[in-house]
Amino acid sequence: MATLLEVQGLNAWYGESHVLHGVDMRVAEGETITILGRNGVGKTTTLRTITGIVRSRKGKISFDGSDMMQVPLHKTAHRGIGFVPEERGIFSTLTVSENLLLPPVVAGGGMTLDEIYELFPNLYERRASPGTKLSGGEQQMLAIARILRTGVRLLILDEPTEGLAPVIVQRIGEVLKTLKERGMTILLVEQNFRFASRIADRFYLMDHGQMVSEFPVGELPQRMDTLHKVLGV
Ligand SMILES: Nc1ncnc2c1ncn2[C@@H]1O[C@H](COP(=O)(O)OP(=O)(O)OP(=O)(O)O)[C@@H](O)[C@H]1O
Repeated sequence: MATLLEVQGLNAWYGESHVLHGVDMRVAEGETITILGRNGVGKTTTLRTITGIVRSRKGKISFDGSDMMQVPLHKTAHRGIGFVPEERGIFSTLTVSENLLLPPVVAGGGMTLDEIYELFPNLYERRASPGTKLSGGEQQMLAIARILRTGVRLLILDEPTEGLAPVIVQRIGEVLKTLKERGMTILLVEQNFRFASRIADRFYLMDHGQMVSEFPVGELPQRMDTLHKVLGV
C-alpha cells in the first residue's frame, strides 16, 4: 500500500531537553499503527512533533508526498492530519453539536453530521448537552467524532482509552474498526495493550526517543516475552 506518512531521523527538543533522537517510521494508507513504550520514552512527543505542535524539531516528515516540516501548525489539519490529544480539548461551554460543528471542513470525503450521529448514537442523545456534562467516554467519542467531519485522512490519537471503563474502551475499539473499514488511516499511542492488539495492524516499540522495533500484529505471540520485559504487559 502507498505510504501516507513517512518520518525519518526526527529529533525534537523541549528547550534544552533533547527528547526524540532520530525517530523513523512509516504509515501506509489504510493502516492502523500503534506506538508502544514505557512512560516518558517520547510517544506523546512523537505525535506532537508530527502534528507540528512541537516546533523545535529536525528531520523529515512527509505526508501524502508533501514536506510537513514547512507547514505551520494551523495548516496541519488542512493537509489532512487530525489530532485527538490526551486531554481531548472539548469546549465545556459548548454543546455536543456545537463542538461537532466547530472544526472547519478541510477536504471532501468527511462524514456528515447524520453519519456521525449514526456511528455515535450516544452523542445524538446528548447533542444539546454542554461539554461539562459529558462523561470521560462521551468526551473521548466527541473528540474523535469532531475530527471525522473535517475530511482528514490520518487520525492521530494519544491514549484514547486512558481512564475509561472497559465497556467504553470496547466501544472506542469498535468505532476505530469502523473508521478503518471506511479507509481511515490511524496512528495511536496506547498503554492498554489488550485494546491495541485488537485494533492495530502493526506496532512500533519506542525507547529512549527512538523506534527500537517494528512488527505486524501476526508476530505478537513471539514478541510477547520482549514486550513483557519492556512494558510489563
Ligand atoms: N512540555 C514539556 N516540557 C518539557 N519536557 C517535557 C514536556 N513534555 C514531555 N516532556 C518530557 O519529555 C520526555 C518524553 O515525554 P512524552 O510525554 O513524549 O513521553 P511518553 O512516552 O508519551 O510518556 P507518557 O506515557 O508518560 O506520556 C519525558 O522525559 C517528559 O518528561
